[in-house]
Amino acid sequence: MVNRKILSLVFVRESTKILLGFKKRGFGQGRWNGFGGKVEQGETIEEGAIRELQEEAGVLSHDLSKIGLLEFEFVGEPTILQVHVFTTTSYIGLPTESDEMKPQWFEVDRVPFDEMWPDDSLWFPLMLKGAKFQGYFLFHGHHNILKYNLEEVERFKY
Ligand SMILES: Nc1[nH]c(=O)nc2c1ncn2[C@H]1C[C@H](O)[C@@H](COP(=O)(O)OP(=O)(O)OP(=O)(O)O)O1
Repeated sequence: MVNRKILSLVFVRESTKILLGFKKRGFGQGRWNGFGGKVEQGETIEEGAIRELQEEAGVLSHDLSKIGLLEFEFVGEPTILQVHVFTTTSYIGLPTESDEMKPQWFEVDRVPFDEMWPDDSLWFPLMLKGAKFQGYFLFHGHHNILKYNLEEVERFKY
């Protein structure tokens, strides 16, 4: 039986820059990514996103916009990851390194795709132009995308 794990992923934006974190441990270790993680029982997905952004980057925002809904399936694994992607330009606090993430600002035309999840280079252009998007990716291991679909949407199915 397939089950779904709900995760958040938050990108802080500032004019021509985007805040990424270098994942020091856990899922996606050694890659640059947004901040986020599992949604806990009793919190909404957005509340989970706000909490993770604060825990991992030391930044507080109550003004997140949902911009993406991505599902990841891994060959041979029963769990589909459902990742809810948010952005914000309004926050307080200075990005601060945590046990899990080392934050760093990148110019949007210098995003280090070679050191990120391989799907990111496909949907970042949509995020960066301000579109909403929805996608599905089938991975073999953590490096190879066997198939995917990705589309811009007006609103999300959930
Ligand atoms: N293919 C992918 N592309 C991407 O850009 N982000 C992804 C991704 N697959 C997962 N993510 C994100 C979603 C979420 O923000 C993060 C994984 O969540 P977590 O940090 O909670 O994982 P961990 O296994 O480290 O959790 P803990 O064991 O609770 O620390 O990676």
